[in-house]
Amino acid sequence: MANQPPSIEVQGLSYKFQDGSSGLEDVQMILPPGSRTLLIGANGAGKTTLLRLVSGKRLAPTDTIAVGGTDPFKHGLEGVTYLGVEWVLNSIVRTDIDVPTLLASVGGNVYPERRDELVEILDIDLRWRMHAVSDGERRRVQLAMGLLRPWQVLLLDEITVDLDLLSRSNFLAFLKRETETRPCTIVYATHILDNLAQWPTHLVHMHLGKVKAWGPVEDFHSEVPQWTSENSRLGELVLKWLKEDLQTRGPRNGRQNQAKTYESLEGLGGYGLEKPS
Ligand SMILES: Nc1ncnc2c1ncn2[C@@H]1O[C@H](COP(=O)(O)OP(=O)(O)OP(=O)(O)O)[C@@H](O)[C@H]1O
Repeated sequence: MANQPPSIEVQGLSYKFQDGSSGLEDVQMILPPGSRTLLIGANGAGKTTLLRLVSGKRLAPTDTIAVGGTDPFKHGLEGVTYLGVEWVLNSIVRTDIDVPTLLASVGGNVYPERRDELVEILDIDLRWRMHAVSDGERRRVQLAMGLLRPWQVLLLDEITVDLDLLSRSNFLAFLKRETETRPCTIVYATHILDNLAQWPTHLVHMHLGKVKAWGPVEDFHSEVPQWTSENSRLGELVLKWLKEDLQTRGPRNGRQNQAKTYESLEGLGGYGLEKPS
């Protein structure tokens, strides 16, 4: 998939976790080459599960996922970058190490132009030592490391939460430029919609392990007939989806469930905790 932006095609994908519980159910979506997709859904909707399967980190049933026409699990991860929780928790970025060494360790000297561009965009101070930076500063270095090699598919599982508004805006603009200037495709799972109105080309709405809707952004415009700005239209659309999802699902811990849970704790002899009144 060298000179073509890859498409991401998922057809009839169901997935069960090791404990037998259902992770995904009959997921279907087709994201065209060069698209920038926002993956939307409440906590627990299945976004991370889906991204990990698409990245090839987990084995999906045969013939359910094709990235650039090939199965990402069978044919290796070349060109597919997944930045998620594991990436964020990597402990090396908390040690007493300097930024140039870290960037060199992921190919900074092979791609000096990309390295310098990312350092500028993410406003990274090359004198930082990683044990003595803030969470947001650390995140910026991590993003530069993760994005340095010119990926063809980027699967981004909300790791921009601690970026300040300007850094996040620069970062999103950089990603947009990437899809416009070289063959690559992005899927971004996020709950933060600030300044994202002009960013996505496609939306995917997940609920309880299923894809409820997917398609080009314009297809969803009619769902929010009144809005005050493009930003609020996206926000209102997502708020509408999440409210509908909550109504369908019901609260996770309705009063009945709470009573059952506390009863079962009492049966275990308790943990020395006060029972809530
Ligand atoms: N290893 C596992 N075994 C069993 N269930 C799991 C496992 N990992 C996740 N789940 C469950 O699968 C569901 C989907 O989880 P997932 O992490 O994909 O959600 P998400 O949409 O990414 O949520 P968030 O927005 O909170 O990151 C959740 O209900 C979660 O509890």
